Amino acid sequence: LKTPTFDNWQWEDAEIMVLLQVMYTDLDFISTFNIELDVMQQFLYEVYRRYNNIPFHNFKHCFCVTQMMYGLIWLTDLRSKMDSIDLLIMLTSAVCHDLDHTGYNNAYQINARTELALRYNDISPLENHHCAVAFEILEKTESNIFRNLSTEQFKRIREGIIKCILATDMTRHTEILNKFKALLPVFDFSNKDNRDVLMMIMIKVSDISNEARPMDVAEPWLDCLLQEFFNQSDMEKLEGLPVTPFMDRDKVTKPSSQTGFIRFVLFPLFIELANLFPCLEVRKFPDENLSDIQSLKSSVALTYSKV
Ligand SMILES: Nc1nc2c(ncn2[C@@H]2O[C@@H]3COP(=O)(O)O[C@H]3[C@H]2O)c(=O)[nH]1
Ligand SMILES: [Zn+2]
Repeated sequence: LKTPTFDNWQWEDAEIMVLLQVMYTDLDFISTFNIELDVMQQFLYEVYRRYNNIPFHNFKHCFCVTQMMYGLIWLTDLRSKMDSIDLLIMLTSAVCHDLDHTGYNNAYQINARTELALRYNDISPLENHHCAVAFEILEKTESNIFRNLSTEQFKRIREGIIKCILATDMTRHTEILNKFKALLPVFDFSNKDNRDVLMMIMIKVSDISNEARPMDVAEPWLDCLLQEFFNQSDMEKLEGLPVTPFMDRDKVTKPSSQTGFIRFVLFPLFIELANLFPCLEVRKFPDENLSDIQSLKSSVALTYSKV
């Protein structure tokens, strides 16, 4: 469970809920924060219920992101560098980060003027919603895993979870990565602002880490992602909305969707985390000729430009 080679496809959702509980137990959260087992289970069940049955942004994705976060915490020996509350924030943010995702991204929400876009004024509508649903679950005493914490501790956890979940909006990718790069030469674990940026980077890494897994685990995830992408672009065509290019079934192939993403999004992000933690081995991406790189660059720039 602590390694990036873990295969999620072998486990049923009920078993996955147990695995999530194991992570909370194993990181000593249950004892440190006095979490009752029935509350822990009720929380995980509510989380499970509030992920939708959609191809990619479902409960299994929530698990994979959380499992990667959990693995990274162990691999980087983060327990010796950060306090338990920060780690609790990171794990819980991963668990909650895509709650009630509908399968249509922010660009769609904004273009289709959905309820979420209206409510959040086009500002990270999905991520704001995931986070609001998380705190709806935590509002109920029977599923509030933080109920035995002080008001001050709850406040700090809430602030941290909001920061982490909002950081998963990919339109903020470059902003957050640049912040982290600037801190790296003088990174200081005792500085809260530094730790906050690291926490945002860790959830981002975990969120896009499928391609860092073994081929037989990663490959089915790509099928799920493309199925969700194609559903969205089909809907955009049907409704006469702008079609998101990297979701268009007439334009995208499996390799074309992955090469640019790995080279220009995943790799540059992972390499910076490995700069802080040299124990993380990120193998160098093979060189390609310049014209390929130029065209890949422009397609990736398109992908993550603001709507
Ligand atoms: N092409 C591609 N995009 C990915 C992959 N993993 C994550 N992403 C993108 O990264 C985004 C992270 O935030 P979202 O969950 O909104 O949507 C995700 C996808 O758009 C992948 O393996 N390939
Ligand atoms: Zn996600």
